[in-house]
Amino acid sequence: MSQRAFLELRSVACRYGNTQVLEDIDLNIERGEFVALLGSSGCGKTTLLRVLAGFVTPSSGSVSVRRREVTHLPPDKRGMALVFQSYALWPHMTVAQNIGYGLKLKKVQRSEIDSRVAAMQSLLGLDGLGARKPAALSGGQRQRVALGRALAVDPEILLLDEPLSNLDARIRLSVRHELRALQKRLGITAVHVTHDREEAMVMADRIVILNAGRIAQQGTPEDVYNRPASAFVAAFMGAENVISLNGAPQGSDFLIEAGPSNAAGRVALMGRDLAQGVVEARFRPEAAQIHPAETAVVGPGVTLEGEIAAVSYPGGHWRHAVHVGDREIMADASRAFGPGERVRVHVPADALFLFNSPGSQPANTISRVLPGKVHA
Ligand SMILES: Nc1ncnc2c1ncn2[C@@H]1O[C@H](COP(=O)(O)OP(=O)(O)OP(=O)(O)O)[C@@H](O)[C@H]1O
Repeated sequence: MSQRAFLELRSVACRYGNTQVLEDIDLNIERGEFVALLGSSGCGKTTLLRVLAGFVTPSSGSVSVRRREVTHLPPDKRGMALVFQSYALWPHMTVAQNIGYGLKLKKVQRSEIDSRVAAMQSLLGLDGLGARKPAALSGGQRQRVALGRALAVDPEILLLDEPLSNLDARIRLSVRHELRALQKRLGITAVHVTHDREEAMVMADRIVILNAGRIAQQGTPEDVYNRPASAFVAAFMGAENVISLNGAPQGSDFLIEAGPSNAAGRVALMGRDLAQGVVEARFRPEAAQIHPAETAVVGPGVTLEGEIAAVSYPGGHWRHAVHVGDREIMADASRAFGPGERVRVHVPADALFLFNSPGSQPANTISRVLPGKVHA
């Protein structure tokens, strides 16, 4: 029998009334691992966390910790602590009382509580704030108090439900790193719910991407970013440009046929199971390389013929909306190309994600949902 994981979910399904919220969830989490549950609003992230915590009983399947099934154990018997987005601090209690709250419930001796609270304050940079009430703290400090309260009870597993989303952008960046460093130092197993792709990328050992209650893909940040297993994951991880191309597998490559708006190209299959015919190709704006139309572009990948429709400067690079055929894609460059300029847009093979086409789209059409502001 294979070695079982520290934290294990087996065939978990969950429904609220007639609504199926989670289905076929199989997940193994190792001791000390930091796992991010990533997905768009309503995909079931929080429900999955609540199943782990014991606040929601799955309609089928099991949850085990250290090979012991805990599916029907109450939350306080699971050795887990949960930190919420809202922090849920007691407003009438001081910082020290909030941090010591869980210990008091456990009837830990007063002197022991005091020393654990002092240790937590020091660990979290809250020294000198013990007598303050939450209302007199900044968002980042409140977040750390909530974390201190969770960590004070010495949990084996820390469950985090978007605890950083109420922080302003700058504090969020530093708290991400603090939280990750702390989790590593204490060797705690952490499961972190977020809809923020970058947050999951920088914090987690492993990202589990959920789509409509099912696991769409799980892997290291690098895996899910560079080797998306489906068009959904590619789009969710930022490869929002989508084009349809015609081609066929040949040996270890997929050969792209020339079309009205693209030159012939070649992409290594790398184990992908692509059928002959129309494929859906996805890529990120930053992966595309824009060249003047007369430039001869070489190298594996695909080269598209287009015309600059609009340009904007979001910072660090120029972003271009490019008409290719009757559609539009987004492509970045270190210099600005002018509206109306004819260009070639090359997408290198390693940044071009190909998938069997779900429908019967005609070849060589290009479509994309336009993001916010682009000015001509
Ligand atoms: N108590 C409930 N009763 C009925 N439906 C619920 C309940 N809680 C959640 N849902 C539904 O279950 C689905 C998943 O909700 P969940 O909160 O797990 O999603 P989420 O991925 O965490 O979303 P968000 O990022 O918006 O918090 C949603 O469609 C939601 O409306």
